[in-house]
Amino acid sequence: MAQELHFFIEDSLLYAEEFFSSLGKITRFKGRDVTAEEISDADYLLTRSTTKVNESLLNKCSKLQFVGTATAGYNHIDAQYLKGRNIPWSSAAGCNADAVADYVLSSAFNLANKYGFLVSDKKIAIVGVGEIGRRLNKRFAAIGCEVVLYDPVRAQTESDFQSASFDDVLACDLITCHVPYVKEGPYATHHMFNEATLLKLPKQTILINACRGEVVNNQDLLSVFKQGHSLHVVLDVFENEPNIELDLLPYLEFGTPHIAGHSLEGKARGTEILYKLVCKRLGIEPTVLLEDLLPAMAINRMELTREYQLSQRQYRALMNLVYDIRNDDLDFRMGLAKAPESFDLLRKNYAIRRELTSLKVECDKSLYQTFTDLGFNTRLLD
Ligand SMILES: NC(=O)c1ccc[n+]([C@@H]2O[C@H](COP(=O)([O-])OP(=O)(O)OC[C@H]3O[C@@H](n4cnc5c(N)ncnc54)[C@H](O)[C@@H]3O)[C@@H](O)[C@H]2O)c1
Ligand SMILES: O=C(O)[C@H](O)[C@H](O)COP(=O)(O)O
Repeated sequence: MAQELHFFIEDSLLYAEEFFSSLGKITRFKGRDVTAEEISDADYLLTRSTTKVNESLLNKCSKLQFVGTATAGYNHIDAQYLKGRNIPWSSAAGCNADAVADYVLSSAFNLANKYGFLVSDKKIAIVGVGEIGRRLNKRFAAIGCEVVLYDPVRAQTESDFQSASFDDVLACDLITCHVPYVKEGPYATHHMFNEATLLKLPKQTILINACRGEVVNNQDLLSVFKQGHSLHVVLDVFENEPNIELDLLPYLEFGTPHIAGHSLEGKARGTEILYKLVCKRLGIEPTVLLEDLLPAMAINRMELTREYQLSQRQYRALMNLVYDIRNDDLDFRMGLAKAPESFDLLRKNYAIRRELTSLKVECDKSLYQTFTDLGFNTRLLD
C-alpha cells in the first residue's frame, strides 16, 4: 500500500483542511518559529510569506516533493537552493491582486476626500505592471486618470509594451509600487525609493508602498520627513517586519500591518491555487471548490438604477462600503500604541475583509464596462 502523504502547512493558510485533508495527513506549523526538525517528515511543504524556505529549514527534509507558497511574493524562498536539490516550487500568482488594487483605490479616494481633490485630475504612476499593476491601470483609467506605466522588465521581453522612464514616474502626482523584492542586478528594486529619489518628488506627491518594505528605504523616508519635505505616504509594508520603525507612524497618511492582500478571497485563492497544483502533480481531479467555501457577503448585491450618476462621491461611497482603509489604519495605530511589538498579532487577528470582486453590481449598459473595470462583479440589468 502507498505511504500516506504528509503535508506540512503554515498555520496561516486559510481553508487548508478543507482543501488538503483528503490528500494526506496535515501538520500545521508557525511560520516565524518553524525548525528543520519539525518539518523533517514533509512530502509537501505549503507556506505563506513568514516561513523562510532555505537550506537551514530544509536540510533535514529527505523526501520533500514540492514547496508551495500561497502568496504572490516569493522572496522568502531560496529558489537557487531548491533548484540545486531538484525540488519544484510555486507561488500563487495573482491570488490577491484584486485585494491590493482595492487597498490602493481606497487610499486614493480617502486622501482625495481629506485634501479636497479629484482622483481623476491626478497623474498616476504604476511601478511594476504585473497582476496588480494591470488591474490598477484598468481601474485608474476607468476613473479617467492619466496613467504612466513603469516596468522595464516587461519592456525588454514584450514588443508591444513600452515603459515610461523612472524620471517620468517621479514627476507623477500619485506613485504606487507593485514590484517584487529583488536585491541586486539590473532590475533591482532594493531601496528604489531612497533619500535622493524621495527628495526629487514634488511636495504633496502621494507615494503608496504595498509590495515589499525594502523597496522604500525607511530610514531615508524618516529623514526626508524630518527635513520637512511634505509627502503623503501610505505604507502597508515596512523594512524589518515585524520589528518596524515606529517613528515613521506619525508621518504616514495610512499605515497598515502588511494586509493589503489579506482579503478573504485573496487568502482563499492562494490556498486554492496550491491545491490545484498539488492535484495536478498527483494526477487527480480537484473536487473542492472555492465558491463552496466562501461565505456570502453581508451586502451581497446592489442595483444601480438609471438615476445613478458616476461621480467620485458615489464611487467612494461604494468602495468604502466594501473596503475602507481608514479602519485598518486606526486599528494599526491603536494596536501599536498599546503593544509596540504587536505587528504580527495585528496581522493574525485581522478582521474578515471582502473584495469588490464579490459585490454583485447590477447596472445597465451605460455603466457596465466602467464598473467592470473598477473591479466589481458586474451584471447587466435586463
Ligand atoms: N502587501 C501585500 O499584501 C502584497 C500582496 C500581493 C503582492 N505583494 C507584493 O507585490 C509584488 C507584486 O505583485 P504582483 O502580483 O503584481 O506580481 P507580478 O509578478 O505579477 O508583477 C510584478 C511586476 O513587476 C515588474 N518588475 C520587476 N522588477 C521591476 C523593476 N525593477 N522595475 C519595475 N518593474 C519591475 C515585473 O516585470 C512584473 O510585471 C509581489 O512580488 C509581492 O512582493 C504584496
Ligand atoms: O506577496 C503576497 O502575496 C503578500 O505579501 C501576502 O499577503 C503576504 O501575506 P502573509 O503570508 O505574510 O500572510
